[in-house]
Amino acid sequence: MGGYHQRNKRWIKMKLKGLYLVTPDYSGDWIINATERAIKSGVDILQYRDKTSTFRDKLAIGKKLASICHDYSVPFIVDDDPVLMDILGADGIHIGKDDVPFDYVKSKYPDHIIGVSTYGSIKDALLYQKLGADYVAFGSFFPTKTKDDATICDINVLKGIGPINIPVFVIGGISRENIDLVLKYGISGIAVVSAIYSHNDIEDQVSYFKSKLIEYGKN
Ligand SMILES: Cc1ncc(COP(=O)(O)OP(=O)(O)O)c(N)n1
Ligand SMILES: Cc1nc(C(=O)O)sc1CCOP(=O)(O)O
Ligand SMILES: [Mg+2]
Repeated sequence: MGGYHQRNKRWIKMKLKGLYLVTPDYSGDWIINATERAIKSGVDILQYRDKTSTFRDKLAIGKKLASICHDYSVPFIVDDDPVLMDILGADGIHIGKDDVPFDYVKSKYPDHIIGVSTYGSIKDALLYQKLGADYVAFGSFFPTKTKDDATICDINVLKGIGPINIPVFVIGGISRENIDLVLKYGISGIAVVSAIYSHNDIEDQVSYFKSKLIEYGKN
């Protein structure tokens, strides 16, 4: 069952780079407004991640976010849940070590974007690349308040991402203060939550991150 926003999957997969915004747990419609402001300012990819809402509420919230992404031609990724992805007509899913198996998602949704967390493992990133993942995410390299069970990894692992030829994103505690420490590596982009949603000037923060991504040739 497809959702109401089906798009050319090949075209949308070409957009997997730059500034990847991940939503905080839903705490009100301010998040919808903040997300649209961030996307209007240049966010390249959006992920709806919500660990507290009911499935029904996630459907309602996700439809609003899907519509914004559709309006601005931004890839819309859903965290963890392939059924939610399917009903929302999202472009893809992000899965980690505790989520639905990669093989299941790939077999059921062969054309959707599948992003995989590989934390600090080059070996895992190469495995999922071989299995057909569309991007991988490394991190956290810095402390984060957003994901309480985040594993802190050694940033030096990024020295070894050369053999990975799918997009590599970095996530976890990314800020203005540490962004240069990750952008100097051959990554494709950064994924952030609080650096944007907790900032008092969303447009300015997005513009800053975009300028840094351009400075390092990532956008
Ligand atoms: C872009 C991106 N990177 C990493 C994650 C973390 O995924 P996971 O380890 O499955 O943890 P939860 O987000 O499910 O708590 C992500 N969601 N997005
Ligand atoms: C969703 C997520 N995954 C992580 C991982 O380590 O895999 S860290 C994280 C939260 C990132 O939020 P912030 O930008 O506010 O630190
Ligand atoms: Mg997950």
